[in-house]
Amino acid sequence: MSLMDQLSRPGGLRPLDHALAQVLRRLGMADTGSAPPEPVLAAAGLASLAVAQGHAGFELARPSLLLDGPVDWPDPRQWRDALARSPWVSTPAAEDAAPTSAPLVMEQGLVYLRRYREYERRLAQGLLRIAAAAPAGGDVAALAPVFAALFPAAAGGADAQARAAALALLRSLLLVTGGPGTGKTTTIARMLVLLLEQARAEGRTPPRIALAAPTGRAADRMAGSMRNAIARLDQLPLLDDDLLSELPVRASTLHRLLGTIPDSPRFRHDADHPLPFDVVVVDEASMVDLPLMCKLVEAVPNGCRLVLLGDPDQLPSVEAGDVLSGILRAAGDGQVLAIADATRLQPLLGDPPATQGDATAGGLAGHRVHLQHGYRQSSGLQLSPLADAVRTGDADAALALLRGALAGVEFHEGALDPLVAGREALVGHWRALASREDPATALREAGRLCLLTALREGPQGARGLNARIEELLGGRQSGYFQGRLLQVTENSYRHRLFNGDVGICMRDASGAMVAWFAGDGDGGLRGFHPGALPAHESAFAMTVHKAQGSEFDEVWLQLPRQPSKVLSRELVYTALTRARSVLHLCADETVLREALSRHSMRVSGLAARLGVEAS
Ligand SMILES: Nc1ncnc2c1ncn2[C@@H]1O[C@H](COP(=O)(O)OP(=O)(O)OP(=O)(O)O)[C@@H](O)[C@H]1O
Repeated sequence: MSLMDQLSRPGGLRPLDHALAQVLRRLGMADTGSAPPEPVLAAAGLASLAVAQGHAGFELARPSLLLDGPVDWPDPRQWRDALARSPWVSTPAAEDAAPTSAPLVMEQGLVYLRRYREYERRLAQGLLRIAAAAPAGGDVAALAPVFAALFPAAAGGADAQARAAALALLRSLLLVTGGPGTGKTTTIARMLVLLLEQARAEGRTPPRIALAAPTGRAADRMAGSMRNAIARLDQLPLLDDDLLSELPVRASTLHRLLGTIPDSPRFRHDADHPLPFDVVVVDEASMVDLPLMCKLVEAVPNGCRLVLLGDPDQLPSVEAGDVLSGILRAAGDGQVLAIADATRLQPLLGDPPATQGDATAGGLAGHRVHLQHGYRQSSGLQLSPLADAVRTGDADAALALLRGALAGVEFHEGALDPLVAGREALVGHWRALASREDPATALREAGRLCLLTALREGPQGARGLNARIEELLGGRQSGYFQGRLLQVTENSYRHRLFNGDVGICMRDASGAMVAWFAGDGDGGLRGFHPGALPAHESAFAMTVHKAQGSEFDEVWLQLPRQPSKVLSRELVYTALTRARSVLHLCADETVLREALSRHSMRVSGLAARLGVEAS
């Protein structure tokens, strides 16, 4: 059986991947009178499939990552040689060279669709450009009194939050990472106070600051956390009210920040029309995919600080990427300062532990601070020991905790149907949405509880569960029924609705059914005729991927009956950490163990482009 025939079996290339191979075949025939050889056509289909699976490209040595089932793969060396000879494959001589117009690019053992290789190259270039810039501001010592008020326990540098805020004075690019409740937003609020104070002391205009996150919900959450952090700052002595009033209390989606253009994937702000800000802070950076991160970084002007916040243990974005993990590998572990930075920051931090440098880091070494201490107190939910066991893949510890008595955590061991295990709580919650007084209240209430699944398809998948829930709610016949939750599944720049946005169907004052969505990070609501919406589906149950960036008081997580390569410790960790007060886990021991034994893996050349040596 030919390679293309093998790749055409169920579970192989998608129609879109085939279509790309066919285009190449036709172009080859038209151009040279003969079709490109099969390894080239297969590489085109696989590069396209790789993007759909969240990779930037595919590895010639490990194509089996993309497909289940046996395939007689070409010998990687012969495959590479065949691709190198093909006019349809560009093999750039230098890593930073723009490729020819060939649709495929082969580089460092990876085969990319040209567009994705370009995103990766441009992103790496942009990050290194920002990182290399010296930020505005001079004398650090002059900030000592304000710094001491912000971080009373900072002396000795053991306080990672203080280290992050101090390092922001020296860096144009800063990565602040940590799990839930480690104080990322608190740290940013204090860091911004420092930057405002520095500008004031030096007679400069206050920096223009933007806060943004990948989804509307994440932006709302970021703004809420920022307002809380500012309220706590208000209680500190020595801080001037004028300074606090300059702090931003709103956050927008990244799409809104960059300025969508109707019917175009381009943004109003780009390298030629950069963002009009001096500091851009982006939360939930793990959710940002490769194209969007590339466009963001290119729109950051010289002289502007970019601060990325994220949890490195969360799932990567649904779309092509694993961008944050590539960036973090290039930045090192963020545990201690470099000696030169510690010396410069001595007036603020005292004598913190310092290092010669993290040998595993690449070109962004010294640009990261990792926060480890969790501060969030929830009397009801004892999540951190479980989250730690899951994050580190310790299945024995996770199971022991689940079977013990963790406050707020309920383990429905072996349960395969959440609509049986949690029928009253779940269906009762969704039923009540329909009778809420207005869409804003209903949407807010909808965000209180969520049923999460690992998979989309199958008996424990989101799609099948949603169909059953619609039936239970009596809405099967009526389509868009009162209280139906919807989730958008594509980016529509025209509607300014994006993959993952959640809305609710409710009648307006005239009795017409309207789908209501949050207002693009600005706090209001927007109503759409349901028939005019971009692609969408029900959102009573949703995949963990789709719930990234959101939090719910109560989370129900249903794992599938059978092990699946989609399951990973990052997926389970991301799901658990969506819960604020109550977590219900429906899973079987074998599947949970299997999930915790696996890392979610994405193929990407970003870390190498940022100077990380292959290990
Ligand atoms: N240094 C600190 N001392 C005491 N409490 C703190 C400290 N830092 C943060 N907190 C508290 O911990 C909670 C979480 O803080 P914050 O919202 O800044 O964390 P986060 O990392 O941004 O959380 P998320 O995971 O939601 O993004 C808040 O209630 C905050 O007041």
